[in-house]
Amino acid sequence: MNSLILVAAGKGTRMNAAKNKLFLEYQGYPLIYYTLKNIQKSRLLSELIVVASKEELSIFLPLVESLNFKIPVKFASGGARRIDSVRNGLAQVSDRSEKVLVHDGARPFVDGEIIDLAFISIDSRHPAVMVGIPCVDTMKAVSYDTIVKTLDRSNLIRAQTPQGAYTDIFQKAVSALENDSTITDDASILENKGIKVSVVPGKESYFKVTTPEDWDRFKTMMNKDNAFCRIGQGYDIHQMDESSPLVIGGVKIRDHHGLKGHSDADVLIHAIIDALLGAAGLRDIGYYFPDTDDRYKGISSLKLLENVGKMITESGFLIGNIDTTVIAEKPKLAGYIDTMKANIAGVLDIPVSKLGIKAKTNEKLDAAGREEGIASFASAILFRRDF
Ligand SMILES: Nc1ccn([C@@H]2O[C@H](COP(=O)(O)OP(=O)(O)OP(=O)(O)O)[C@@H](O)[C@H]2O)c(=O)n1
Ligand SMILES: C[C@](O)(CO)[C@H](O)COP(=O)(O)O
Repeated sequence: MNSLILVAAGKGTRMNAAKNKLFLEYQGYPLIYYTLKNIQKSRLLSELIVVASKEELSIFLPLVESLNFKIPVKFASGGARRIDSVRNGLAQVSDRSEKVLVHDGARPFVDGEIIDLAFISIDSRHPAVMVGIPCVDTMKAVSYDTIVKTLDRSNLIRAQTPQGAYTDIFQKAVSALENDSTITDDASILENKGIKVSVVPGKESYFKVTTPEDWDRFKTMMNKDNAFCRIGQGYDIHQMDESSPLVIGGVKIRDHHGLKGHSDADVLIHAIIDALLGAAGLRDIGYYFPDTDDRYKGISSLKLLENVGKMITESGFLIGNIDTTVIAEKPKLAGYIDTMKANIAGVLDIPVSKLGIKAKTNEKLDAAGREEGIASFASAILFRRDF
């Protein structure tokens, strides 16, 4: 049985972000999601132990659940240092485990091949392994800011993960470990016990996301698989509600009862929001503005759209154009369309010419045709800014 301990209980202090670096989001999913997804590509892995801090466990549980792993996934609590997290993870490894690897949650571009190669490389002649790459720069030993000597880089390797060994060997080495504060990886634990650790060739792409520059590098690498131009579509429908005012495209329409919703039920703007989010590869309106959240009760959907516009910009996109159709038997909307366009273009900070709004009846067919509700469709094109 092959086990992998995923250490994900750090604080990410060197990232200098408002939250743990593992929860920085790219296209609606946190960094750790991409690591987990890539781990799933291993064919030889039989169990995964995710080491997470107690306070963050509630974020990890649904995330792991959503990935639908085909192997058992267990959780362990994080420790103060990486080695303490490794120790806690090791305590959860199955009694039947033959080989164990440790991988950093902060190395998202791990792939199935390297995990499987690391497992295969552990054999009777090579009881422990570490993935690593040669040093490409000249390496200097320093004392404070002064060079002491130039090192022979042909003997130096940059340590990556996964790293591991036969489970019983690793367990013994970790149990025998004294309180050594200099230990920053798993190979050192084994080396210190005189166990031979073989190096498996890694890749630059297995880098650890540690600093803000690394986060930019992660996003650039993810973006390279993305097209220059992306399309999105959105749809929404709301039931009539006699007790509410009718708001469409940010315009309050008098003399007609409104629509039922948690926000102001602006069906046109909701369709636009989903088209934009979809085009940017983000999650849907309900994910970002759930109808269980009191902050959005009665809120103007223009406000939500303004936030979505910012998310689109932050994700590196420019709006090409948006086209929409509102399906309403009544009221007649033609006279309001210019104001709707001005409202929507205004919050998105785009020229009105980039926005199409058309209104149609449903020829008395279906729910919209029977005046039980009003529906909207929207399509959006986004262009990548950095192309
Ligand atoms: N007590 C700790 C410290 C680190 N890690 C994990 O070990 C991996 C590699 O550590 P590092 O990049 O140093 O992460 P952080 O400790 O979070 O970062 P920093 O040192 O900048 O605070 C990360 O996936 C991190 O979550 C852990 O599980 N438990
Ligand atoms: C294990 C490791 O990823 C190997 O490079 C690294 O040592 C852990 O993190 P840190 O940056 O050294 O704290």
